Amino acid sequence: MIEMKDVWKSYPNNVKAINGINITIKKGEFVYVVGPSGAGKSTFIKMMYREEKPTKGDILIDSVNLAKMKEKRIPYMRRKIGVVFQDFKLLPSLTVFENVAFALEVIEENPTVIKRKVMDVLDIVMLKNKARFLPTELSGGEQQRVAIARAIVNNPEVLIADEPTGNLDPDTAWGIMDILDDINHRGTTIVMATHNKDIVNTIKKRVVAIEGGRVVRDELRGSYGYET
Ligand SMILES: Nc1ncnc2c1ncn2[C@@H]1O[C@H](COP(=O)(O)OP(=O)(O)OP(=O)(O)O)[C@@H](O)[C@H]1O
Repeated sequence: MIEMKDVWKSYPNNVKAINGINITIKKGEFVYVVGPSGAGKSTFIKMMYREEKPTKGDILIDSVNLAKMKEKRIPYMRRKIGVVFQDFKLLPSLTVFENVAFALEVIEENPTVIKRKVMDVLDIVMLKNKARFLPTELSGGEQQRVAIARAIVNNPEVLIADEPTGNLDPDTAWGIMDILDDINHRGTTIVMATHNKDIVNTIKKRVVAIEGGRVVRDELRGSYGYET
């Protein structure tokens, strides 16, 4: 469902962040992306939702080539892909409900459907009782759960997470992993960049290691493989 073919990325400052990646991620997989700082993990992930465009190569999501896609089609493509960030990126003046509903309002979904869909995803992340709270009234783990709810409310085929547990204490991080695992079991493909050695070594998944902009290791039920 995600296929990268001979993908290269240089930034305008001439940093060569990705140097010839070929990879296939099948529907329903859960993939950790690991590697040292500066290895190219974020760049790799950003190209999957066209936040960055490759300098060369093809990136197919369900046979649609993101690398060649025209700017005006990007918002439509993004409905298939949910994204979660390390720093949550919630809108501070909107309630939990409104933050999650926002993505559906943009596409002019009917209000009754919005209410149902938002409450359904808030149920998955166990935050139905905090729908009226503002982000500042939530813990970091709760804010990340809202961000996950927002990312999955459109029922995307892929959920991309860049260091989703990076700002959280260990216990809270495990809670986020339970939720991501649950979402994966419901059929969503997950690609997650992480530095969290304990998580990668305990909740075994496919591990893709990137160094110097290349895939240096790709193992089903792999391990973190770096000292932290
Ligand atoms: N917007 C940008 N402009 C120029 N260079 C960039 C940009 N973003 C990243 N880079 C460079 O590309 C390389 C790869 O960076 P990237 O953020 O993809 O690494 P990473 O593996 O995610 O690192 P970290 O684990 O520290 O987040 C680095 O040398 C970085 O300095």
